[in-house]
Amino acid sequence: MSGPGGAPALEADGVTVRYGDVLALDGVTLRLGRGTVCGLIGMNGSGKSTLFKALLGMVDLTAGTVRVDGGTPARARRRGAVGYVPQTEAVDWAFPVSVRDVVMMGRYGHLGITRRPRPADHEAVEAALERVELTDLADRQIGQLSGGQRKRAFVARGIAQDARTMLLDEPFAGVDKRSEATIVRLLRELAADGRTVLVSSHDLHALPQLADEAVLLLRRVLFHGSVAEALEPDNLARTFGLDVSDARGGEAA
Ligand SMILES: Nc1ncnc2c1ncn2[C@@H]1O[C@H](COP(=O)(O)OP(=O)(O)OP(=O)(O)O)[C@@H](O)[C@H]1O
Repeated sequence: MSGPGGAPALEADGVTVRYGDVLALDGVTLRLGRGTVCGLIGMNGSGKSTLFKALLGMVDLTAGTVRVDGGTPARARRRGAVGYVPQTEAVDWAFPVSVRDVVMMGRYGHLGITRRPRPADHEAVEAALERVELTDLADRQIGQLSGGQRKRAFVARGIAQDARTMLLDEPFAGVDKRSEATIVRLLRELAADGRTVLVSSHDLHALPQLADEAVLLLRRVLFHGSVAEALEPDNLARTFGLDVSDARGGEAA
């Protein structure tokens, strides 16, 4: 489960993030090993995107620490060790780049001193496009793809990057069945290859086929364990903000 030197692939310790008055994360502690797909489940506003930003070093932590691949998030990003598929809303789809250009961005950490792509970089990009079944659309401007195709383009970027850790924020939102099945298959392949995949969703139906483990988030980690246990009614009630104290005879939920 651990990487070189025994360090977990992803490690958050007491991570707290405040945006002014809003407490987005409250002491999140989480460890993920290698070769696993972990589903990150929480309702809108529960802090899923903020946790990704914390793991990527893209937000100031009010408290706590994050380690990716045994180092800081900035170091992991510089080394291309962490791939990120952002939420659809977080991307400027009008940006004048082709699908192939987006996938090539995954190679930036691999480029030599000239910063010019070499044959191996082009080969990695074409192979990644093929794996997500977007070869035919590779020359299209990124905004001219459907929702599912856009997600697949960003998954291809992570594959081309050869990232050891992949973070995906709501990859199934607005995605058709074919794209969903392709993404699930690819993420399972990445985990089988020893990579660590953390994938957020507020939708639970894909979870059993997709994930080996699940984290339930509501500003803090309510549960981390098997998918089957995560889907138990009590856990879901707590995650989605329902008060189950009555059902438990007054015990605090
Ligand atoms: N830049 C920001 N400034 C102020 N508040 C923010 C900012 N970003 C997020 N928040 C707030 O922090 C909380 C957590 O937001 P976050 O985007 O992490 O949730 P989420 O679980 O990803 O939600 P969703 O499922 O809707 O994407 C929310 O209350 C949100 O309104």
